Amino acid sequence: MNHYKIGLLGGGSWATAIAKMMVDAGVQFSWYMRNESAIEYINQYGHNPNYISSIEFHTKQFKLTSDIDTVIGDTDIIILAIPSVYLLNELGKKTVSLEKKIIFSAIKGIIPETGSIVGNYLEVHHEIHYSRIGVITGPCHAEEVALERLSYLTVACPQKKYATYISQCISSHYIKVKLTKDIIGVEYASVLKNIYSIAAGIAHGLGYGDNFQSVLMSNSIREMKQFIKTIHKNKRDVTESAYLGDLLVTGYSTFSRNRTFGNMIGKGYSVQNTIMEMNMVAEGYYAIKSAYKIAGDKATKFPIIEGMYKILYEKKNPKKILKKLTERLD
Ligand SMILES: NC(=O)c1ccc[n+]([C@@H]2O[C@H](COP(=O)([O-])OP(=O)(O)OC[C@H]3O[C@@H](n4cnc5c(N)ncnc54)[C@H](O)[C@@H]3O)[C@@H](O)[C@H]2O)c1
Ligand SMILES: O=P(O)(O)OC[C@H](O)CO
Repeated sequence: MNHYKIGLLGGGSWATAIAKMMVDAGVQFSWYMRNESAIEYINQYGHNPNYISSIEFHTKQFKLTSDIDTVIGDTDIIILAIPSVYLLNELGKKTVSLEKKIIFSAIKGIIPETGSIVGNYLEVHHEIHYSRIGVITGPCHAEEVALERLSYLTVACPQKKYATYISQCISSHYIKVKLTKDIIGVEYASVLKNIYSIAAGIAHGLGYGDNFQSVLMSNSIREMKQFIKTIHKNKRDVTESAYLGDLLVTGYSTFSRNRTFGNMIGKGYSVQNTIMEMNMVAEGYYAIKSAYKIAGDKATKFPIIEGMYKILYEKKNPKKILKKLTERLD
């Protein structure tokens, strides 16, 4: 079905899940991952040995390489599925330009070095025009993709033809796709929901129950709406699945890395120990710092973000901060 050549960057859970979606949609693509032994393993056995190993691949549909230049050089549309914390490091390995490419970010995190969302970073640092930037988002855990459980993704791009193309490349009997042009709204939502999910995890770790969790989630969606509005005023419906849906799946699912991270903090683990214990990345931790900075002197308007900053960056007592937060929620 290929019309544009697709390149996938990343070797973790989400890249592995996106690769499955594209294989199942009959797409041929190039795939970069840094780990050469994982590449050898996938080519030989048809499984990623480190992430979502239950996924079985028809390896004839992709060309795997640890040379990022080959993938960028040979393709038209690039899908980024590298955790935001490692993105600059990984893109730093390339010697070819991204300038003429169409780039879809499947990343849900802030780039710590720039404090920006990926879309802004691509525009400012790689001179990629806004109209050629896209986002793949929505409530979806890689683990459920592996099980082919029905999931709804949102593909955003100012140019509908690119969004439509990517949507065809990932759609199947278990993936449905909705399109939008609001790349800023959906990307910020995907970053912020991780912060609220950490809050949900901390509350759970401290012994708060489902009744409180529902109040926390109701307040989170309102806070998310306000936060995005201060950055980019636009008509948007936060009850859509890329907003509320992603907040709920991340706040409630036991698959969520961000919720797991928060849960461990609530149970008394240090940030350092929690990061070391997890083989996966909880991007909300980094998002909290940037969101707090972006909020600046308006931080008190966003009590959940403010509370998470105090716990994780000012090392304030989670129990006391959560108690204070309960006074601000309704
Ligand atoms: N996992 C999901 O269900 C899911 C769903 C939607 C979006 N996402 C997003 O996809 C992006 C990728 O997340 P993921 O779930 O694949 O991550 P992951 O935690 O599963 O994988 C971590 C990845 O980082 C790589 N890595 C580890 N240390 C590194 C280093 N020092 N330098 C470079 N790379 C390093 C690993 O090789 C691996 O590829 C994130 O932005 C995430 O928010 C994930
Ligand atoms: O596991 P989490 O918390 O990183 O969330 C993954 C996805 O973003 C859920 O849509």
